Amino acid sequence: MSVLFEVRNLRKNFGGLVVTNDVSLAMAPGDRVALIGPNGAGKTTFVNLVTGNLRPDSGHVFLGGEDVTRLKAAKRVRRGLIRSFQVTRLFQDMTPEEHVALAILQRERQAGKMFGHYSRKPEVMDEVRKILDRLGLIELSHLKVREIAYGQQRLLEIALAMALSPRMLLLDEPAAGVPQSETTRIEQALNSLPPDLAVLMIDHDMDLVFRFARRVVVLAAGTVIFDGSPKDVTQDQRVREAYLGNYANAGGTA
Ligand SMILES: Nc1ncnc2c1ncn2[C@@H]1O[C@H](COP(=O)(O)OP(=O)(O)OP(=O)(O)O)[C@@H](O)[C@H]1O
Repeated sequence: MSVLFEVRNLRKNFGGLVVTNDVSLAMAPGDRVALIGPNGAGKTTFVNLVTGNLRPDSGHVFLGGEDVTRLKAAKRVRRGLIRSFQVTRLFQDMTPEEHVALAILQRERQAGKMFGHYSRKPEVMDEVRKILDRLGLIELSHLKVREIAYGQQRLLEIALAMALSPRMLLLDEPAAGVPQSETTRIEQALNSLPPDLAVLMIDHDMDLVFRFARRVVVLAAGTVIFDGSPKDVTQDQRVREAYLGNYANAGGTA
């Protein structure tokens, strides 16, 4: 496979606790991978190490063949290593259109001087519309964030990540907290992401994971205990013991 993103022998300790234990993982453009594991397995720590929000004790992170381990988070973003925003970072009184325009201008390093005038830049407006349309938010372009449903706010998080031109996208529980009636929209949005984008999704909802992912990586106590197909993961003895036993036996959300 042509490797786009790779972590090699990543390690992180907090005091005496090994939270990331020699983790290695490679992804190609277009990969759809789910990272799952019990609470406290080290999934969020792993994402923080990848994005540059935490420094590993040892090991390496590569994007497009470049070793980005020592780069700050903002520089990794410039290279296309993007994690989805959090709803808590949205501005309640700004519209989806303004949010996406601001993200595009940030990417283009014009946020400071251009923001008040973005609507006069046709190329920015075209891109804003395309992104909002892809995520099913176009009808809501001019509403304020506080006026739109929570599920739509989570879609806006993905829209903002898309505005930063990701090559590798990390999604942290994209459907968490979203009512059942709105999760279909999130799934449609995930399915409409560009085919060459590599996506790593963390989620606890196994139904969503199995519909989205073509490959599943299981983390337990900081160690990768499985890396393979969704079909095989439910049959794997170590995974059943560490995490999925209930799901495999009963069928349902772990
Ligand atoms: N800054 C920190 N200092 C000390 N210990 C930490 C720190 N961050 C996380 N931990 C510990 O590291 C372990 C892994 O935490 P992490 O949040 O990465 O797990 P997780 O798999 O994302 O869990 P969850 O599914 O509950 O979000 C936990 O035992 C946690 O208490």
